[in-house]
Amino acid sequence: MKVTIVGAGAVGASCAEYIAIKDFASEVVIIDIKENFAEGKAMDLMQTASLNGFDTLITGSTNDYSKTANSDVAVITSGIPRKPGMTREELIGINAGIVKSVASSVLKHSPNVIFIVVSNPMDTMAYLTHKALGLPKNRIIGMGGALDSARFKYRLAEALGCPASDVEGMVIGGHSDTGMIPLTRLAARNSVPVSKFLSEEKISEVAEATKVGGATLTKMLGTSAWYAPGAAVSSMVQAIACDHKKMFPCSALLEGEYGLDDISIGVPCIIGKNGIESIVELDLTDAEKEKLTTSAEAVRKTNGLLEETVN
Ligand SMILES: NC(=O)c1ccc[n+]([C@@H]2O[C@H](COP(=O)([O-])OP(=O)(O)OC[C@H]3O[C@@H](n4cnc5c(N)ncnc54)[C@H](O)[C@@H]3O)[C@@H](O)[C@H]2O)c1
Ligand SMILES: O=C(O)C[C@H](O)C(=O)O
Repeated sequence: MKVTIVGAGAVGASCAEYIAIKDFASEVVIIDIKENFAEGKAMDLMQTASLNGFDTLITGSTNDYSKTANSDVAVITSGIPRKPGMTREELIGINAGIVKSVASSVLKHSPNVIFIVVSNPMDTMAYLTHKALGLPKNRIIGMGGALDSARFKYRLAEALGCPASDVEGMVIGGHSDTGMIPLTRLAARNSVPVSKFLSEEKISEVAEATKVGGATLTKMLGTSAWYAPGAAVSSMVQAIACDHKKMFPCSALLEGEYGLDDISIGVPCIIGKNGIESIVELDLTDAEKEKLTTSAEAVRKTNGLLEETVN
């Protein structure tokens, strides 16, 4: 399995590191527009190989897409991250052009590639990639829900006073401060609903902290997070590489599922060697459906800005 990572910044490098440590890919190529940056990150990571015990070959390239040829998976992290006080949606003006151009450069050299789109505003960037490339919908996956669900489990574990491995929880909807929908009704500790252990008030505090998880870290770090994003992407790449058929909430192009059409938004997907192998349609309550409709309206509003930001 050959993986391209576009963008050698915080998320791209973290993603490369986790993929290498998990040791399931033969080759990772990191590519960046900044002279020698990807080469430097790749060399630094390769110098951890004997320490961390992996055999994955990591190389870097400054904008030479021929080096990415015949990649099975490409992760797009290029673009700018937000600063404290900003929303992800405010990044569209710069990131849309970058995502569109790097995605077509990757595809030229890797006609069978599966894309994982990370750059923000992620749901809109995934939608743009669909519109720009016209690939089958299984081959373009937006990463947001895997990260948001990990943050939900972190917050649940904190409230329950237990390890995160004891907790199940999923976040669907748009990857935005207001659009995320932590499915509190389905959250559980070892299959026991969390409402058995936590008050309604505590559960809604957990949900609110989850939704602003990215903004909270951005405020603390001065830029957005990278460890959990990198880990989330690497798990999705691994599910494709190993044909795990694992369920992750992903931003998928919907064609009628959940009553939505022509939009990429977070819903549970089965991820395997073909990318999105199927979309799982949950029986949502009326209140959850209403939240998903509102979240989709906000994503559509951002999608509507694409015409004026990218040609
Ligand atoms: N979807 C998610 O869950 C999630 C999580 C974290 C970050 N993000 C997003 O990922 C993006 C990257 O975040 P980061 O913290 O790694 O930022 P960063 O600034 O550390 O890295 C971005 C890299 O992209 C490179 N780049 C810019 N234009 C390029 C181009 N045309 N071709 C190749 N490389 C180019 C830059 O040189 C830089 O090295 C941001 O948009 C951020 O909002 C999304
Ligand atoms: O918060 C951000 O802007 C980055 C990313 O989307 C995240 O959730 O960490």
